[in-house]
Amino acid sequence: MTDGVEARRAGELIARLDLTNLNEICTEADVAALCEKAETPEGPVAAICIWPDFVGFARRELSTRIKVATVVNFPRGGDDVDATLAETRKAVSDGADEIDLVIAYERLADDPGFVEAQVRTIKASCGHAKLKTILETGRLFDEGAIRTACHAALSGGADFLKTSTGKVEVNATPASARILLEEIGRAGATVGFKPAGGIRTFEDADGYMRLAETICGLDYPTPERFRLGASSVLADILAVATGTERPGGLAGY
Ligand SMILES: O=C[C@H](O)COP(=O)(O)O
Repeated sequence: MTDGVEARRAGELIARLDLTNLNEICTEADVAALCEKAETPEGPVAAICIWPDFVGFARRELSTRIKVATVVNFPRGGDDVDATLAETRKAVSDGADEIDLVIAYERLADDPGFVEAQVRTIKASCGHAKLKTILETGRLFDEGAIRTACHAALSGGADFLKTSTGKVEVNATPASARILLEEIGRAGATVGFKPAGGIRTFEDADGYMRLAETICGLDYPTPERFRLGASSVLADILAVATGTERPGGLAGY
């Protein structure tokens, strides 16, 4: 059983969810199923996040109240800006509302200016689409490197700082989230925040929203500024929202 406060917060989390399928094997039928799940009994999720090949299909399947997010330079975070530019232009012309860019995080230590320029270049090709920058914090190893990544992305004009691809050993953690939120707060709390990777339970998800409220203010985590990137948390959040039996804690993950 869940209480009223948890149920209310679960509803708020659904409206902030980027419901994700970035599985190595993903078919049009999988994306169609994701689009269907995105219209939950407790209201729509914020966005679905899918591979670029499916953007046009998903845009036709979904109501316009749900955004289509896609990934570029994903998951490797390479430094071929021209290739990423081409991917981004195609995704935007196919109807993507949001672009999740993996920054060239391996260039940060030697040349943070490269990453800033990469972000600025991709942002300029986004048109109406929002640009979320994936910092891949699990590969940055210390706090100073994560702060450098934040500065490069913010200076390049990112609309969001996102922790992780979900494809490396360490994904979103409260410690890395805190650093991103501190930098967002320092920059005026206008840029969005998206923890992603490994978020499996209502408690995981709500913990990140609480952290955002604590660091950037209670008014900060609107659906425009706070998103959760997750492939496997919706059923648990829905169970909390509706007061029904939860799908078994961490078993099976
Ligand atoms: O961007 C989102 C991540 O790829 C999702 O990771 P996950 O499958 O661990 O939820």
